[in-house]
Amino acid sequence: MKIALIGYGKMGKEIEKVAVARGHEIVSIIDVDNQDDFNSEAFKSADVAIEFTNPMVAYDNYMKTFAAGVKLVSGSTGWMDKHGDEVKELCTKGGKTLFWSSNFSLGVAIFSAVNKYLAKIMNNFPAYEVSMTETHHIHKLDAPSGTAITLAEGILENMNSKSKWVKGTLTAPDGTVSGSTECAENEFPVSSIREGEVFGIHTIRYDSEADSISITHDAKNRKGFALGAVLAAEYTSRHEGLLGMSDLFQF
Ligand SMILES: NC(=O)C1=CN([C@@H]2O[C@H](COP(=O)(O)OP(=O)(O)OC[C@H]3O[C@@H](n4cnc5c(N)ncnc54)[C@H](OP(=O)(O)O)[C@@H]3O)[C@@H](O)[C@H]2O)C=CC1
Ligand SMILES: O=C(O)C1=N[C@H](C(=O)O)C[C@H](O)C1
Repeated sequence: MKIALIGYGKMGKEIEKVAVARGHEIVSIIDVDNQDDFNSEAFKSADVAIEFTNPMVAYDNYMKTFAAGVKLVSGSTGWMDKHGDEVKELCTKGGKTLFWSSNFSLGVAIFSAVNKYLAKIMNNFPAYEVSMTETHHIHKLDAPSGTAITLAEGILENMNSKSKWVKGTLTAPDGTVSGSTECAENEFPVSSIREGEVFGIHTIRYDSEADSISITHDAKNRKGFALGAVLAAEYTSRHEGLLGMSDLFQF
């Protein structure tokens, strides 16, 4: 399969290794300095483009990729608030194809299913209060992480007593803590920690006066994200519309 990469940073480079190892050909690499390549024959020849950039430029890259008639897989986070509805409509009604996930790893897909199941169980045990903490490397531009937002949505879908997640505390790389975990009864806090080169840790905690239950996913490297993105690209080459992890892994 012919793959174009948009964004050649930490994830772009990891995806290139996995894609080549699986026998795919990288036909174009678009970074900040060669934006004209969206119009190149090489880019247009790709079966799928894989985009991992940042919250500010992802939407623009989607529009350029759609205009070039190329199907897209993207893991960029932090753009949904502003452009989510429009992008979804382009794919459900406008004939464009996007496979998006806040987290492409198999481990997080499993963790997400456990999270939903646990939230459902906890409906019967109101003595436990739910909260979430995510920890990532100091270069990360968005907080909370896209994965934390997806997991929080999974809790809201399954827990009757909660109707909203709110930003909790943010611990900056220098250890400074801002914000608060105080919230209304129908809300729960999602806190963020930025430290070192952490690949991504997500913990969901249920606390009572007597004890606490917590579940954690801890990424050991970026290989799981990259493999998931390439598997998604293989799937996307054969499918159309708005695609996501529930198409790739069923639980
Ligand atoms: N869904 C998932 O499984 C995962 C998602 N992510 C998300 O993916 C995104 C990228 O992560 P990561 O690779 O670690 O970040 P990096 O900062 O390492 O890489 C992003 C790259 O995109 C480049 N870039 C910036 N603007 C453009 C543009 N307009 N067009 C093309 N390339 C551009 C950057 O160049 P320069 O440095 O010169 O600005 C950089 O090389 C983030 O949003 C992150 O949250 C990350 C891991 C897993
Ligand atoms: O920026 C990262 O590194 C990551 N971003 C994604 C997110 O925002 O959830 C996925 C993963 O946690 C790594």
